[in-house]
Amino acid sequence: MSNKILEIQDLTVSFDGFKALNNLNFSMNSGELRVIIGPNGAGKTTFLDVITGKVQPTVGRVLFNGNNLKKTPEYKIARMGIGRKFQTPRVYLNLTVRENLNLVCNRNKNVFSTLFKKPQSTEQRTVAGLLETIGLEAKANAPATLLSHGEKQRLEIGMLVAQSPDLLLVDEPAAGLTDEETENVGSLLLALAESHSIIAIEHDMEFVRQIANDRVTVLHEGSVLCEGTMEEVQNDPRVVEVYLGEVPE
Ligand SMILES: Nc1ncnc2c1ncn2[C@@H]1O[C@H](COP(=O)(O)OP(=O)(O)OP(=O)(O)O)[C@@H](O)[C@H]1O
Repeated sequence: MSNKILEIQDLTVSFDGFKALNNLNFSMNSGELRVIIGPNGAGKTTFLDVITGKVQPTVGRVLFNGNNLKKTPEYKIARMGIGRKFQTPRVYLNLTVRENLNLVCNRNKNVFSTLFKKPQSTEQRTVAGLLETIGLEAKANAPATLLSHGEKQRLEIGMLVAQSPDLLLVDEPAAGLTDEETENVGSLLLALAESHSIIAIEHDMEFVRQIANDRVTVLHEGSVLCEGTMEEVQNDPRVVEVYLGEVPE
């Protein structure tokens, strides 16, 4: 058995004849934190949409832990262990941080026991552990609406992690964050990377430098332009060219 968590083979996605992804090949090992960058329109979001089953390949295939995801509905792919964090946080604003986490931690229990029984101490420990991981212990009892944008991002990442995904997909987690929050979210992803496989799509190069300890993949016009360490990628003339000087030194 290979330890490839994800393999994408000859993938093309056409929208009315326009190839958002064009014969793309990609693979990553279990346990990797892979950062994907690329200029606007490179196909990054479509790439995540295909992995989660939101969009079907026109040609090619996506293998998750060796299983072809062809025609598998989104909810089943999520159950198979792929969790996605969207750009805008999707937390319950009128619930507290702890209640938001409790909801996902209890999702697999039956409704009756969730409503009428006190949580078991092991469940409480899970929520406590998550609160610590995402650095929101002090705000556990605050309604999520009072959190900053960055704190909401961290809460949502915690809610995803509570579902123990094998592969975590995060779409521009640093978008719209202050420098301090960007660093907090980066540290959180690095901590999670010790026990999860993660794909992060990102525009903010400062953030990419913080989290890109493993390989970086550059997408351009729906294909993989190059792959390597952040340093290799940044110094690749093809990358500099497609970003037209956008990549800061
Ligand atoms: N449903 C769709 N119908 C038609 N064209 C689409 C559709 N979804 C995406 N595209 C096109 O496919 C290309 C890739 O889009 P995608 O959103 O995947 O790029 P991206 O790298 O995520 O861009 P950005 O960085 O701007 O978010 C774009 O040219 C986009 O306009």
